[in-house]
Amino acid sequence: MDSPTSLADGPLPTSGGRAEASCAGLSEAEAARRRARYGANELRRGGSGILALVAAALANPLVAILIAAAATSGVLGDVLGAMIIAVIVLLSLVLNATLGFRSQRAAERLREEITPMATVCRDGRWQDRPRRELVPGDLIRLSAGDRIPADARLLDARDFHVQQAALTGESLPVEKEPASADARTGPEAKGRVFLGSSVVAGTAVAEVEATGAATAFGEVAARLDERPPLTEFERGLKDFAGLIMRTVVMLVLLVLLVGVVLHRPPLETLLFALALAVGLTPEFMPMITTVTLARGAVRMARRRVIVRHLAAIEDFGSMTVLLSDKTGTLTRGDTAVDGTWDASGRSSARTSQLAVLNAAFETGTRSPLDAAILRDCAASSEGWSKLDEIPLDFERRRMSVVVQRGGERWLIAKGAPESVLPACSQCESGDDMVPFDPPRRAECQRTYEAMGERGLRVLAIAWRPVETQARYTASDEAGMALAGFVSFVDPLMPGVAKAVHALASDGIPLKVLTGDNPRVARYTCEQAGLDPGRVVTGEELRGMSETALGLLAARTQVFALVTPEQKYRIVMALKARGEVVGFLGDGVNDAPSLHAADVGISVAHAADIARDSADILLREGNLEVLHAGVLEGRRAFANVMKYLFMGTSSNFGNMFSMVVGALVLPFLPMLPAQILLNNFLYDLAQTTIPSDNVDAAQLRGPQRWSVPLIRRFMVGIGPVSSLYDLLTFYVLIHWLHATAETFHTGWFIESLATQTLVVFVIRTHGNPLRSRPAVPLVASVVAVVAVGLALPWTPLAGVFGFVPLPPAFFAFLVIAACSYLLLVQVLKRRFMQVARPRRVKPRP
Ligand SMILES: Nc1ncnc2c1ncn2[C@@H]1O[C@H](COP(=O)(O)OP(=O)(O)OP(=O)(O)O)[C@@H](O)[C@H]1O
Ligand SMILES: [Mg+2]
Repeated sequence: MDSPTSLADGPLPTSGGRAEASCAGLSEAEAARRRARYGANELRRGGSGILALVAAALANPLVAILIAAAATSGVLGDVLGAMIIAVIVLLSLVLNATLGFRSQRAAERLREEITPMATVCRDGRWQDRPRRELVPGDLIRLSAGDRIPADARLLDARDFHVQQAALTGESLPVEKEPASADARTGPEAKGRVFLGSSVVAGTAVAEVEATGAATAFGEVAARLDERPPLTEFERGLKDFAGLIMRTVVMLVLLVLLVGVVLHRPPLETLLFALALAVGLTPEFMPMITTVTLARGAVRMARRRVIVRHLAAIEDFGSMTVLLSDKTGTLTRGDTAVDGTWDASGRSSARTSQLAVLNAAFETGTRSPLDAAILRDCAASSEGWSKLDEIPLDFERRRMSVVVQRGGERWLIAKGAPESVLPACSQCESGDDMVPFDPPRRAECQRTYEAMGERGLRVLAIAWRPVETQARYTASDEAGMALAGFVSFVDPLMPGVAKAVHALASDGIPLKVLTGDNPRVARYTCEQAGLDPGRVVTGEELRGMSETALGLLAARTQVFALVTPEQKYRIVMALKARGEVVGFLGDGVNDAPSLHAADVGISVAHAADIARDSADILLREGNLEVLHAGVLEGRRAFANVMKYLFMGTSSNFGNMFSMVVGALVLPFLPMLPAQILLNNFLYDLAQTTIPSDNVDAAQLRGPQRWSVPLIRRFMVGIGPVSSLYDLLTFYVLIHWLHATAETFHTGWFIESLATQTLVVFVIRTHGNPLRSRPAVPLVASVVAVVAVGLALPWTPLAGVFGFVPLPPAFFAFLVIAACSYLLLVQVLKRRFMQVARPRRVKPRP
């Protein structure tokens, strides 16, 4: 049997004969010539190249001021000092940019693996080709769920509605149809469609007029691909950066003030203050986040999960509830026909014939139900031609085609029995036609309900003879004769029950939102190991307030017969209750919900607009990989938190002690170049955090971002570190009678050791001896501490002003470091409790 694609090969019904005349489209050779002339159909976006990254890093005003101050001090005589500062700053910029760049490229390459396609006529045949291969003059076919791939002029359209809010701000879909006399060229032109909009209903054939950069709204379209609003995680990072910057500004001002009051050399004081600010700024934070998330993305890709926006990984880890469509997500979606029946449930070849005619000529949606009918039913559509189509919409839940053969002209409808039966006034019984009276309706209802109880999906088939008309619309679907039913088996995806259980035990309950009927929904959910409880239908949601809906949604496992709009309302209602909502879906009808959810998850074979609305794509629609992805998200989250805890505890404490030191000591507690070196080594030790192991306990529940938690940690643990620094000061001055050089060296080593080693305590919520760090982390921390200890005995000692230290210092160092780590371990529990998900407070 023919596939739906090639069946539609024939000329489409046309309004002016144009489509017919040009339906040959371009030849491959001509398309290649045009591509050479007009270029590929893609938008070059301002790159995230390595130069852009370096530029972004240099834009940090602190770095700029620091280099300027160093240059000034160089001009005034301290050339060596100036050079050291410049070299360290540059090294750290380069390290930062290259690591971030590599990860970003890795993540981008993964995204490119999913090529957006368009249906185009080449060499007289409709075929799916990558969108980037389109050229002006190509004929394209558009149907519900497609993104418009280029600017084009409509040649033919059926109930064709596009959403072009991004171009015009008008959020309601507008109808488009071929218009020869329309002089308008903008989005308001009736006969034109533009890149940056999408098809919400109907079908059309159009001729491409402009591609790539030549399109009218290329810029807008490129922006659509970026995710505009900040995710919860990104908002958190921003708040955190704000907190740090305020602290930095205060400390720098304080140091400068002290310098002025105590008549310290102004340039040296300024350099000291700036070095301090650099030491305190988590300048590696964006890099660490990118690297961590990109690592997560690469690991997820190995499990065939593609992340379209890096930040979504973190949200994936914070997800507190997952809403899912049924077909193609819980079930395999490769539906097969179970049988074709007449109205009273006897096997029927006639129903099969009508179903095939309907499915063969349907172009508006690419549905697995149609594919199954064409594959599994023995009937053929030969000799019939199509006059018109009334496309599917998800409120009406049915679609029709008008076909003719010889003098016969039929409208054939198929759709949900709940919506087809009311449009019927007669019913076929054997070769007779009988009135569709209440007893017969009741019998029919029992027939399809019995199929539903067994988990079979059911479509009703109805028909009626029609007169010739220019157009047919949904109002023609009335007074039909019910022919019977087609039942489909839609087997469960393997491993679903296990995955549902695993998700639930890791804190993510699953709720099913389906347009299918309650019986099938209940059956499928039971099979999937989900207790359906009371199944709520879309009908009950009408007129319900958001609060009431939220309450109901929190208690309900399964919603059936819901429209796309109701799916969206459920997402919003749960979000308003403070849930982090994940939505898994693959259809046009899921696009609004995918967009609205905190994490939109779709599958690779989904409709364009569903895919484009999603943050995460599963290359195999499989809940098991989704569960694995959630754990990756939590892992990435935990590792980013380690970096933040590090930066806000010991590092913060050290820099604070520096201020106190500047106040009480007769000399600077550490030279500016030493502070920068210290900070550089410290950053270096942390570059391996993204690959660290995460405790199983931390993967067990949703992880939520919390600035108050970080602040608590900062003011709780920071001072402990400062206390130790002051102790070091005391020991160095009073016991070891340190000179300025010995003091600088001693404190350099002590602060480097404590602020890097503390990672082993901070990286786990439990006992550090029970939680194994990853090898690279151990290696980098040990290496950095070793370098710090060895520095005074190397040729670099002279450059930085380090001197060898007496053995007594090292004895002190060991005791101090060990007791410090112990103290942090004891205190951390009080400050590390990760916030439980908020349940009631609405999120913005
Ligand atoms: N190609 C089609 N022809 C006729 N009716 C259709 C077609 N596709 C869907 N329908 C009807 O519309 C209803 C809702 O569509 P669909 O099943 O895609 O919704 P959904 O919310 O995505 O549910 P699911 O969980 O099954 O994916 C179907 O149950 C069916 O009755
Ligand atoms: Mg669906």
